[in-house]
Amino acid sequence: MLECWRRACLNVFVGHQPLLYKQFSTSACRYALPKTAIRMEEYPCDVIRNFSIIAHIDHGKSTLADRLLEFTGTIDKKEKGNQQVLDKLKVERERGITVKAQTASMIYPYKGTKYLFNLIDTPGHVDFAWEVSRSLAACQGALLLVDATQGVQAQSISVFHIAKERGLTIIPVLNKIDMPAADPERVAAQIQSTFGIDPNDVLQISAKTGKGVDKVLEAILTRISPPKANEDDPLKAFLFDSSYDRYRGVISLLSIQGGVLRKGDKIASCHTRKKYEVTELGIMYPEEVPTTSLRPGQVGYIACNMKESSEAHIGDTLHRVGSAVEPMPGFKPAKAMVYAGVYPVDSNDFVKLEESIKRLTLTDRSVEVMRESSTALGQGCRLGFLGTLHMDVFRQRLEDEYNANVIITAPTVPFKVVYKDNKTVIISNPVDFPDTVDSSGRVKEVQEPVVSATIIVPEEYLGEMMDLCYTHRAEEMDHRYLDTSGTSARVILTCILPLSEVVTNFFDKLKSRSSGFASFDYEDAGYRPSKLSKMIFLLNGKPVDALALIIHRSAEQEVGRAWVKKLHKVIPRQLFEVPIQAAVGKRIIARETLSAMRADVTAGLYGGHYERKLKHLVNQKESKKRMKKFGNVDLPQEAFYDILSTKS
Ligand SMILES: Nc1nc2c(ncn2[C@@H]2O[C@H](COP(=O)(O)OP(=O)(O)OP(=O)(O)O)[C@@H](O)[C@H]2O)c(=O)[nH]1
Repeated sequence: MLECWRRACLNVFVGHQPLLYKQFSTSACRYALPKTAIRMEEYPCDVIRNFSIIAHIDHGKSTLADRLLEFTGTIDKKEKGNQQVLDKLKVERERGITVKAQTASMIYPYKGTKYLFNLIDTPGHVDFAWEVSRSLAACQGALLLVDATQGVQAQSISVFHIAKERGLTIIPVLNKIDMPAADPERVAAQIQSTFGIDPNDVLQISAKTGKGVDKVLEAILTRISPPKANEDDPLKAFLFDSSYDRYRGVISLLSIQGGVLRKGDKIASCHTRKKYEVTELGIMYPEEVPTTSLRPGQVGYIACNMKESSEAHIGDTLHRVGSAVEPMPGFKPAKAMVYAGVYPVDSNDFVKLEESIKRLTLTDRSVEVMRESSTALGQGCRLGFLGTLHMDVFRQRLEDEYNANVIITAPTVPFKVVYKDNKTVIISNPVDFPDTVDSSGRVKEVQEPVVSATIIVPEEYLGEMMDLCYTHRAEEMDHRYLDTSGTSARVILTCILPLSEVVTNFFDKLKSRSSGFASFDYEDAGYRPSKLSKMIFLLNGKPVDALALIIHRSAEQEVGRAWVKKLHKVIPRQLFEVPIQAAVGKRIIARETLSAMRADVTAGLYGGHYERKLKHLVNQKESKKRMKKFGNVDLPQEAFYDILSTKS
């Protein structure tokens, strides 16, 4: 009954046809809608606080976000259940990670005044650092959350610096103080030595039990300054995120820097110069709740008949038609760190797959898409991702949200080939890499992307970590102590690592060799010359393009052998013998032979004459010879799925 009431209420409130209920049904109805319409004019700049929660992965951002929504009465604890409100995607709930920054507004009554808090939750994993910097652009302050059991970790440092560079007020918060292993004094001392923050300014909370969360709300109010914006200024709205709704088109998230935005307003983009009319606007409470206006300093969403997601340029400034404004500085575009080919398992499904990818990239704007084709796998797309977790999350979203069944080729980083005439080409598909770099004579050098890596680890694992980094071709290794108090000192290890080493199983090794204690972060550090080779795999003498790899020369033998073994395990036996070879240029690096499947041609011959059996076996041998000569290896698309999804 309650559900029906909400359903009706939502449709009336939003003012759309009942059909629209579908798109809200999964999330919006879990929470109470505000009893009375929110009047945005009651919230001038001085009662607004725009903030974000930044932290290392799993330090409790989403849990704290939920608790803040509960404490301010924005959501009802009972209705919410155990699920995290701002982790809306299935993949986020299954994996317990945030991959998409979310925005939520809440109203906080304090000493007789109502304040409007706008929270922007951010993802913690290094792959999604782009989302973090984007979210921070709409804020004046950030809660820096540090797990009181784990202390300062690699991403705590990187997100602190991003927030500092943007000039945000940082409120340090120690979380998980309810846990027996929590050591708040020690971690507060670490925060002091790493960030120069006075331990007296550090709040201590348990986002899980709610202890100390009231102090966080108070600190947001008293320590973070309100946004500076003026109602009388010309309309200036900063577009910091967008999503796609199949009925209303692009939904943009805006931070209003000046003027007032209302439904029906005619607006234009500084970036594309295209004009739109605002058809709907409102705040995220925590789902979309329409309002009559968005005013200076406020953060909210708009729909304005934008059809293509590419029109919503992240970092764009929107203004009123006829009153141009100075655009705000935008963002550095997201940079793809790894590329992979994505193909349908059934090659007839390409059109459907391409459409699904297109739709998914409307909500995940950081993915680069190009068409490509492969002789082995048919038509597909080459996609650029921010990292391998991002790639995996995208694949899972394709499967979850679009029912796609895909094969993803081995990830490769973008290599640079510098030719002797100084022409430089970025190669994101191993197939396009020059075969023989030395003898072709045209190539001056090849370069690979490198990252500046930071590892934080207890002192006793320092040797293990150094060894791991060296085996992954680390350069410029250095270390210093983060803290020396307590039982175990912790060390920050920094080095330059090739990105191609990081995107394989470096992270898994790091975790296992440090018993899970090491944390890792990295940032782009440009390109460096490298000795790289293109490795191809031959089945029965024929190269299989979808399996080509670019690897460092020192790893040729190891990788060649491992892949050949893997292929041997996965490729179905044929009626003839199949040599499986790994080759670099003309050199064969490794070989395995897939023995022929011997069909028992004599099976039906019970008893009988020996010569009769022999005749059948001779015939079979002849026919196998023909197949070997004319036939090709019969490799079903599913075999690629197995090959590419099995770890060597
Ligand atoms: N005991 C205890 N557990 C907590 C507390 N806060 C969070 N957790 C748990 O820590 C885990 C990670 O919490 P999340 O809120 O998902 O962490 P997150 O920082 O949002 O994670 P990402 O978005 O993936 O970076 C979950 O299992 C939470 O239940 C706390 O105060 N006490």
